[in-house]
Order: sequence, then structure tokens, then C-alpha cells
Amino acid sequence: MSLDLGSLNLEKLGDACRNWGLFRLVSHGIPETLMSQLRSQAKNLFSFSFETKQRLFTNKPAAVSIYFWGTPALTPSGAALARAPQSINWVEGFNVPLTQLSDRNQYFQGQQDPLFDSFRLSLEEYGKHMSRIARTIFEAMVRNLHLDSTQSHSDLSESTGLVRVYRYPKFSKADEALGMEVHTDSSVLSILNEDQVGGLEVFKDDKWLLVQPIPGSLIVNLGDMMQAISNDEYMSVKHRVKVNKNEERHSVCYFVFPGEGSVIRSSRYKPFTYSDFQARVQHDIKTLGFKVGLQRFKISEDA
Ligand SMILES: O=C(O)CCC(=O)C(=O)O
Ligand SMILES: [Fe+2]
Repeated sequence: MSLDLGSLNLEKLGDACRNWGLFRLVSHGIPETLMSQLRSQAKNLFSFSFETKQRLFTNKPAAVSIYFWGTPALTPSGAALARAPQSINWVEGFNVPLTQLSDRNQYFQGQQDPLFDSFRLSLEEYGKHMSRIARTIFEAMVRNLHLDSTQSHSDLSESTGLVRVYRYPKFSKADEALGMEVHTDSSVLSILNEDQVGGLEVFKDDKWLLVQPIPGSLIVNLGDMMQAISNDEYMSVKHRVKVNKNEERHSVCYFVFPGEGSVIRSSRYKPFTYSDFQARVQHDIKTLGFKVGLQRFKISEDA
């Protein structure tokens, strides 16, 4: 399902969000050069030594490493969550909150290599496009769902935007590992920019389907917050990433969340903030080893 951002068809958008929870976006206005430049800069960053990567910090709100490996599940401060070894994901990445990006002292402090600064500048440029695209799509969704636009305005806040760049190494026993295990995103919206290797799969009608990479297009998927905001009319899609035997894969993924303290009100769920949700997810991952998600906030049907 492909949607054109320049002339968004509300009916088609609604259809994709109800039946798939994911769609391909074209005519999004991001120059192809910026998209590929960002992926190749990220690729170069990954070639630094493990020690250098671990030393890449953001300073706010506290000094936390932006580098992670083996799991995409992070604590609110950005540190990787300790997980059981059987759930190691075949991935490494950088987690970059976009808010302080323009302050060059916040990231990559003490790094002499000019690559860090050019990566920061491309991300800043890319982040502006992401905010624009996310807002445009979100407002179209609000219209399609006939929601009160004043009430739902703060359900998406561009200031929460963050980018994760991923490297999925190749692996000869590709059937025995996943690049990223099955999950739904916790975001409102996630926007993915991937290379041509492929590996993203979505779960639909009891089957795993490969999302075919198409140059220049973006993949938008709906997160749990969007499902709640839509009163379960839209769905957050279950997906995973397969690893490739012969080639490593790179992707750049943008996530955007509700505003800090903004209460999600939904006919299907008890009122909650994104922080409540995140705290619950962290707790479940620590104690059960997996995310239960929206189910935790569901208004019981037989009550
Ligand atoms: O790299 C990808 O294709 C998807 C990443 C993803 O699903 C995620 O970060 O939540
Ligand atoms: Fe995801």
C-alpha cells in the first residue's frame, strides 16, 4: 500500500491504518541524497572501534551512551536494558534524541573526526523533515478518525522525536537469529528509511510478509500510542527484522511520541501518559522478559 504525501488520500490512509498498521510513503519531499547520505554516514560510524562507539554520549538529561547492541530495548535514560541471552538481537545501533542536536556540545564530545559533525548536521536536517512528515500524517489521521483536533494535538509532540540508526550484521546461520525480535512499536508513529538489503517483515493474517525495499520510499508504521488514540480503530503492527546471510543491512528509524505529561484518553483504555506506559513496559521486560503493551491499560470488557 503506497501513499503519496503530496496529495494524501484520506480514505486510502484510513484503509492502510485499519488493515495493515503500516504503509509506504512516496513524494515525501526528502531529497534522495539526504536519505542515502545519512545511511552511509551511519555506516561509517559503525566502523569505529567498539570502545569508541561506547564512548559516544549525550549529556542531557544525564551523560548516557547513545550506543547499544544486542537489544533495541532501552531505559528512559537511553541505556540498554539487560536481557536474557536467548533474546539477543543481531543488531547494533545509536539512539539519538533530536532535541539537543543543534547544540554541538551535547553529542560526540571530544570526537575529532569530522564525520561526527557531518552526521550531526545531516541528522538535524533529516529530523526537520521527519517532524514535518509526522505532523502531516498525524493530522490526516485525526481527520480520518473524526477526532477532536484540539484535544488530540498534544498526542503527538515533535519535541520527543528520536532517531535510531541500526546495523544488522550478516550472519551465516541466518535462520537461527533475528535482527530484531517480534514487537510493536510504542510510539505514535515510526518512520523507516532502509537500504536495499531487506529483512523487515510484518505479521498479517497469520503470515509473515516481507516488506520489499523500494529506493526513495519510506515505511511508516503505527505504534501503540496511535492505536490507543484511535480507540483501536487503527492497529499497531507486529513486525520483526530477519538477518541476511550475505549482506549487512542498515536502516534509520524515526520515532515520535505523545507530549510529556499528555494524557491519552481513549474509549478502550484507562487514561495514561506515555511515561506510565513506558514504566509498565520496562517493568514487564525486566520481570517477564517481554512487553505486554497496551493490554495492561485496557478497560476490562466484562467490567
Ligand atoms: O530496522 C528496521 O527495519 C525496523 C526497526 C524497528 O522495527 C524498530 O526499531 O522498532
Ligand atoms: Fe519496530
